[in-house]
Amino acid sequence: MTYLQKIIDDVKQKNPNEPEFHQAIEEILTSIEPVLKSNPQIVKAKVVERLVEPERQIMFRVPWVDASGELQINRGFRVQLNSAIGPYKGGLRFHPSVNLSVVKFLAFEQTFKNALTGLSIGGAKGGSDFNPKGKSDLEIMSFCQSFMTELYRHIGQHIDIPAGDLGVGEREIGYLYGQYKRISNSFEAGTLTGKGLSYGGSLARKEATGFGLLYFVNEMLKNHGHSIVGKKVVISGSGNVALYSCKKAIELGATVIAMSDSNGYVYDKNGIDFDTIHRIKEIERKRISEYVNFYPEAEYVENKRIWDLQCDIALPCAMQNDIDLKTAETLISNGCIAVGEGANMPTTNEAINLLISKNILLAPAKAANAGGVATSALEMAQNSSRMSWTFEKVDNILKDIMKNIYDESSKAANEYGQPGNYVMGANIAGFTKVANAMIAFGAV
Ligand SMILES: NC(=O)C1=CN([C@@H]2O[C@H](COP(=O)(O)OP(=O)(O)OC[C@H]3O[C@@H](n4cnc5c(N)ncnc54)[C@H](OP(=O)(O)O)[C@@H]3O)[C@@H](O)[C@H]2O)C=CC1
Ligand SMILES: O=C(O)CCC(=O)C(=O)O
Repeated sequence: MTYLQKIIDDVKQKNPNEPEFHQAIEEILTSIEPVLKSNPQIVKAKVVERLVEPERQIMFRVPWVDASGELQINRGFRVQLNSAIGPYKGGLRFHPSVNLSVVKFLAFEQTFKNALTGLSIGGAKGGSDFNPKGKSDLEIMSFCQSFMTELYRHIGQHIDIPAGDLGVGEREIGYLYGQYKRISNSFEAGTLTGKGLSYGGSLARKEATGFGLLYFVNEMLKNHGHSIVGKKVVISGSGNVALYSCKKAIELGATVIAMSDSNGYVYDKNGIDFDTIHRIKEIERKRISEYVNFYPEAEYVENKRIWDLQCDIALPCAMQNDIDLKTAETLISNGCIAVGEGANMPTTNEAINLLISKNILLAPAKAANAGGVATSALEMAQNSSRMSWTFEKVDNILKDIMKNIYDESSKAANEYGQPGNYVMGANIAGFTKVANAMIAFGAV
């Protein structure tokens, strides 16, 4: 048995019932074997064994009272996985599927993603199995306040800086920050990112993950002789990442023909209108099915897979494991040339291997969706200096960061003999940065 396989097996044995965490570990560890061969000091310092053991895992009770006056109890999590290159940083997810396995996989991914940004941020993730769907504003506020009443003692601008993720947007960050400020008795804006503009948020943070994804995908296409102009794009999800991916894809000249939510998808062969979908989803917080009321020629399809639609570019921007082996086969046979991962771990390991073996361009999440967390770090920089930068300034820095992430992933893939394999390139580039810092610190 190889050294890395033994580590994978040990993780599985020590952490049973954590399939998402196992999957994330297998994906990265199978990429870094050549790095270990040429860098025996990484093996000697037991960097990989240390990385698969989070520095700290916090689980807590979140009691709150619903609109009918009944006490509800949810479970809260924060996994502070690695702080080798900076304070822990990563979003909070509110969704019924959240459990320790999901939070650990997200924190593991986040660690290498944050390293790829070139900024000083370590990796963490958190959340709760609370389901925000159908809850009133008051219920959301009550839940957020209770969640922060425990979480506040574990975070801080130099310790751990949470932000949004699935189910957590600007509204939730407002309630969380309000409670943090109240309990800690300090206006420490740099403790949470994704804040509203009136109390320390950054222009372009809302757009950053989706815009960054398109900057990466566009760069990847250009480098392989393709143009995004006129390409047919399908996007899963219609939340923050999906919406701003749609906006930038259209701005760059592509046609977004379909988007989804967890109930179904809308298909508009003439191209989804961003302003309409934005109003329905972000402003009115309604379901995607409403779109056909504005564009009757569009179709709303329930309970069918969006990936059966023919597209040139697939952008999974919803949940993990959205693209499995069968879906990858469908995408390939439909002539898809590129997959850009807006969501975290949206492609299973079997599907990744198939896509790469068939030369489909694959922009991996930890590189391609890093624009969100990178802009969160820019928000922290603005908070420290008590300055607010213009949208253009933040967006230009974001573009540079995404170009740099692309270049570094590409360079690492070339260096290890797999040109065009951005999954391997991003894993190696992110891992190497974290490993070097861990070695510098000695046995900690
Ligand atoms: N926000 C950010 O800055 C970043 C987010 N990400 C990742 O991007 C992904 C999306 O996050 P974000 O946009 O913030 O989350 P949001 O909560 O804003 O949106 C999530 C979207 O996904 C949809 N969805 C959920 N489950 C499914 C499903 N089974 N099939 C189809 N659609 C589904 C939701 O629909 P419904 O309303 O029906 O639930 C909703 O439209 C996540 O994987 C997240 O980890 C990555 C980097 C940064
Ligand atoms: O902005 C952040 O700190 C976190 C973003 C995030 O959760 C992610 O990159 O998956």
